[in-house]
Amino acid sequence: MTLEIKNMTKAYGGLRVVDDVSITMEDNDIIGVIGPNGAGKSTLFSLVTGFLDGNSGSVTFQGKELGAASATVRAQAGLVRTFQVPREFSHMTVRENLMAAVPDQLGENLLNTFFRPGQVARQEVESAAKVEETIAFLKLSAVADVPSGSLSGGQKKLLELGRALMTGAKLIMLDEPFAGVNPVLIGELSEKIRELNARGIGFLIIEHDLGALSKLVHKMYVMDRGRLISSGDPAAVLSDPVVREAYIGGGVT
Ligand SMILES: Nc1ncnc2c1ncn2[C@@H]1O[C@H](COP(=O)(O)OP(=O)(O)OP(=O)(O)O)[C@@H](O)[C@H]1O
Repeated sequence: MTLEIKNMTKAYGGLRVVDDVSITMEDNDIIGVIGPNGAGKSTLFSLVTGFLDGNSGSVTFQGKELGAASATVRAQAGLVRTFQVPREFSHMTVRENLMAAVPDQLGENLLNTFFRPGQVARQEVESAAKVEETIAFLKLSAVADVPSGSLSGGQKKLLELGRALMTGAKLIMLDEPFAGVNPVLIGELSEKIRELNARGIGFLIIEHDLGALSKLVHKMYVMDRGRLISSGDPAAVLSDPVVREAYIGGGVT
């Protein structure tokens, strides 16, 4: 099993914003997490990726319980998230942003450049090749040298995906990848997610565009006011009266 989120709970004061949530993902799943605004979806992502500590519950990734492992340690293990608002370095170009996402660059330690110059140079060449491959895969060649702050919403989401890929992620958690993205690029992004999934990368995706999401995912989980209220096949979930009621009550954007 790739990911097992077990009885995860997070409370602020007396309010349980994530309340006893359990989700399991098999290798190579593409899973959706939906729910009205404020349901606790982003908080759940932060708990799983170690950006927040939970009150109780556990996360097991590829057979290892993560305990109190930091976000960096979790990312090194292959569990990587993106954010609702892209966090690229806006003054840096697309190419530079991708290069900056490569973990553990030997050359960043000055001593290595003196004592292991061959290895440093080799790693830089490998990283540069991976950057070019990622730029080509995501069709970002035309904007590779453009400061990322001036990209369109959709291009920024592609760059976010690219930055996750550069880390060598095995499971990528995408927070609203389609928000602010035009329909053509939504199609393009979905296709890239499918292709990456076919290469063995799992995806857990929060999204309000239920139409686009249901075409992409194998299974959906629905959160409302911190709790899981439904899960299963996308078509069945979307026609579940409990889910419809939650959306009418909460008002999705
Ligand atoms: N640091 C915090 N302190 C207090 N309450 C918080 C904090 N962070 C989040 N919350 C509350 O937790 C609840 C869940 O928020 P969260 O952002 O996880 O929801 P969401 O399902 O991702 O919503 P959306 O779809 O609008 O992004 C909200 O009611 C929010 O106000």
